[in-house]
Amino acid sequence: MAETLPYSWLVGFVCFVLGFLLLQLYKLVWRADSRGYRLPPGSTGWPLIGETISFFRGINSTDQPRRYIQERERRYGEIFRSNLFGRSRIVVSVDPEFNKHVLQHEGRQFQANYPKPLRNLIGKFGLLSVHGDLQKKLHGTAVNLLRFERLSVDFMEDIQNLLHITLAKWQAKRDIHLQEECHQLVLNLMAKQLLDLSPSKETEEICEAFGHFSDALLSVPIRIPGTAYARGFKAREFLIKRIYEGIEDRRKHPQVVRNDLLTKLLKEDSLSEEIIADFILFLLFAGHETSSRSMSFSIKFLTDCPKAYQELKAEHEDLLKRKGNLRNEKLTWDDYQSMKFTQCVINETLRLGNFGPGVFREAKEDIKTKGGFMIPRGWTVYVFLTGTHLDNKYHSSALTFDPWRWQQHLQDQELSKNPSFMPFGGGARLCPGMHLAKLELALFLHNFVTKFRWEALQHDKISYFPFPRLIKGLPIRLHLREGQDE
Ligand code: HEM
Repeated sequence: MAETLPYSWLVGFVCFVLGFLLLQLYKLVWRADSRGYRLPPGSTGWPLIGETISFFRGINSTDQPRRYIQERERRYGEIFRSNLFGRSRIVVSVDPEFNKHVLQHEGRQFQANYPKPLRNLIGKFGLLSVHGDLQKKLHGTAVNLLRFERLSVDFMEDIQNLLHITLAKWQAKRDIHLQEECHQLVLNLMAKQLLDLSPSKETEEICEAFGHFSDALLSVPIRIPGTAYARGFKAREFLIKRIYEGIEDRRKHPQVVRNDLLTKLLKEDSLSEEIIADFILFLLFAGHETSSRSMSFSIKFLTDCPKAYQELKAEHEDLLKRKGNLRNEKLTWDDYQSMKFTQCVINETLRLGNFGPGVFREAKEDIKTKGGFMIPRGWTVYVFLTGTHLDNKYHSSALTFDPWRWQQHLQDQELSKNPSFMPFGGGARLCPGMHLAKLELALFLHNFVTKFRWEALQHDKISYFPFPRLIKGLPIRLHLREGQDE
């Protein structure tokens, strides 16, 4: 003992000195990097982890998800410096006007800059990994594939067919976890729309692989066998292989008439197979988690707000009456457009749900902000959309589900000018799937509220950590509404 004591003191002393030197080095690098600019105010927290834990602890709080932001906003304002997600040169913005500016200057002053582990998984041609002309081209392709005329014909039919089959299955089960069921529903939808696959053993395998792929996107990015991140890469390989098989099949049998997006993409000569495969996988990813969460969240909000539920139900019952109470008759595009209160419910679900919580951009040049501060070139700007959507300054009683707040502002054009409500981002990367997402949610709500009554089996809560989700998965019991066949 007498001999080991001085040794352990020595080790302690060396660790202390090393720690001190590392801290000094960190500060030196930090200062050198700020190039003497007047950086936006803020705090950088601990070396390496910075303020990441405080950030996640804040958004994990079910009653005060804006706590981390509020504390910093009070001290530093709506644009502040931090150290988050392993990035020590990051500025967080919850300033709606600045956010809009950032999104609208994509490709010029700013450029998408998502974490490398995410880019590795979505592939080098996944839309959030590409820039410049290729991004413009692929974005344009996505907009074209998901444009109104396509939605109003092909998609409306497919979505409604699948909803009828799926809701009949739910009816047979009676007790379901809605979040999980919606997850499966939207995967089947995407499999049909992208690859012309109907629910089968094959789609089940794809769904399973896709589950691993999505989990990996949210996991700790350590790629050693057995980790969720490594499983994600295996799943990616499997999915890409299936897409290549789909391409081969379409090339071999051009006479088979197919209406899916893969077939349409193959007609675009200028896209290589590698680009097409990453593009399809990215659409699967981008259109899945977001849309499926919006469905389960909307039912959670309606469960907790009976007045909104009654008004929504009345709108859909009226619609059915107008269609002669023919429950199995498909809705048309005009029917969809007539759902005014439903649009309010959708907007409010998007605002409170925050399915795309924030976007990452890199400053391509030095950027001046309010108060004469400077964001140096190369720094990350995290446009934290959730922070604005849940801010009482811009949305009164912001944590309350209040679909009526949208009644005066339903016109899409008017909404797109509102920088404090940007659930689909903006500028050159404005979500090309926004109209599809809204259509899916409206058709889901129509079918769900006209077919079922439901009761919550447990009280559930929302968490925004690591991504928006219902903590218990929304367990509910379904009851057929009067007039529905058993
Ligand atoms: C509730 C549903 C959805 C939400 C909240 C949502 C949100 C977003 C947001 C915020 C962005 C911008 C990312 C950025 O600027 O860095 C985005 C981009 C994108 N979204 Fe969506 N999205 C949804 C559904 C969909 C669907 C259904 C699809 C297609 C099937 C889709 C496809 C895309 C694509 C391809 C991009 C990348 C655009 C680009 O970088 O050029 N999204 N989405």
